[in-house]
Amino acid sequence: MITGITGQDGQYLAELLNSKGYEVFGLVKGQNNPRIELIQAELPFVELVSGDLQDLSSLVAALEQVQPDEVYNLGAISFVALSFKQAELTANVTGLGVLRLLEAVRMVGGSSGNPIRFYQASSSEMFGKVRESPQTEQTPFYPRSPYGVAKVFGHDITVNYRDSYGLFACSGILFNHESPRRGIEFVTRKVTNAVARIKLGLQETLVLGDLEPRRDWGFAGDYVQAMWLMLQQDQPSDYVVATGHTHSVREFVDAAFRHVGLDDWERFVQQDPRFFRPAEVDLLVGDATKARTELGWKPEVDFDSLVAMMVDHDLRYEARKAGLELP
Ligand SMILES: C[C@H]1O[C@H](OP(=O)(O)OP(=O)(O)OC[C@H]2O[C@@H](n3cnc4c(=O)[nH]c(N)nc43)[C@H](O)[C@@H]2O)[C@@H](O)[C@@H](O)C1=O
Repeated sequence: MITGITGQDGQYLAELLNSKGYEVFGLVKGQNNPRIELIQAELPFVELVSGDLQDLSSLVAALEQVQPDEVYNLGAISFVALSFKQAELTANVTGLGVLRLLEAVRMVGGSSGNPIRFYQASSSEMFGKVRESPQTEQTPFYPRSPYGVAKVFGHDITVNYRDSYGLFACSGILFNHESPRRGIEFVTRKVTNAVARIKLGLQETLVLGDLEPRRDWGFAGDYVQAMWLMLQQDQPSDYVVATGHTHSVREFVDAAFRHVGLDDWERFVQQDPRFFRPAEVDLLVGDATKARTELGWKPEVDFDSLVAMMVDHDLRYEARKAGLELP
């Protein structure tokens, strides 16, 4: 069972699990989520409407109905900028939602020889104001947003349920992971979509916030492999999942514009304080040695290929929408 099925990670994970012969159940928010129809058209998963992690009894009912072997909790208010404006909701869904789902897993339990395995989507945002680089599973947390604080709670309560009740619960500390399916509010997709539209003559400017923060950007399709691998091990544990390379927002913008031959990109980009955050995470770069050695996981898509994949997708997507020929 997957929560957060409509996000990019939920879609890639459902595809991966389907390819491995699982029957996938998606726990989704709201009855009329338009993205569900889109996904259902492509994926043989069964929708299971059960709120948005705010109600324990409906989570228990969902687990009792499905009797899953594995539960992947990808559900969250995941946009960091929004979490400053919706701090209480973020704490409730992104933080307490993990506790409710763990509690439901503990109560339902699974069959005796086959207890439910649980994956928690932890985040590099937990490292926040970093005091060491690269960040590992041992690096202390110093979250810089309500989202990061809620994720620290989700991470710690997952470890606590593993220690207290012997649950097979794993936490994947995933660094930023992107794809053509990324929501348009996140900086990578906002940039690649704008680059495509500017190249096609559909848009003139791209308005951004701070161009200096550095992120370790990987491909979401690679990262869901690590999630699945964690739940196939003999023992549950926590893993950093990252590429080990860091780039600034400025470098991402530069690579995206250059990919379409617009080397003088500064003339298209403006900055607006609206897109700056009350507190920023300046530098993230992960050390995924543990995932590489214990899970045999490694990223396949590098930074330049990721930028190219996303820009090329958005060029095709925007050209098709506008009825234009590709340049
Ligand atoms: C691992 C982690 O990864 C993601 O969190 P994020 O790193 O905040 O992602 P983002 O794409 O919103 O921002 C990246 C950087 O880009 C800067 N930036 C500049 N100008 C704009 C701008 O115009 N929009 C946005 N969104 N960011 C901007 C912004 O200030 C920040 O420094 C989520 O998946 C989260 O769920 C998660 O777990």
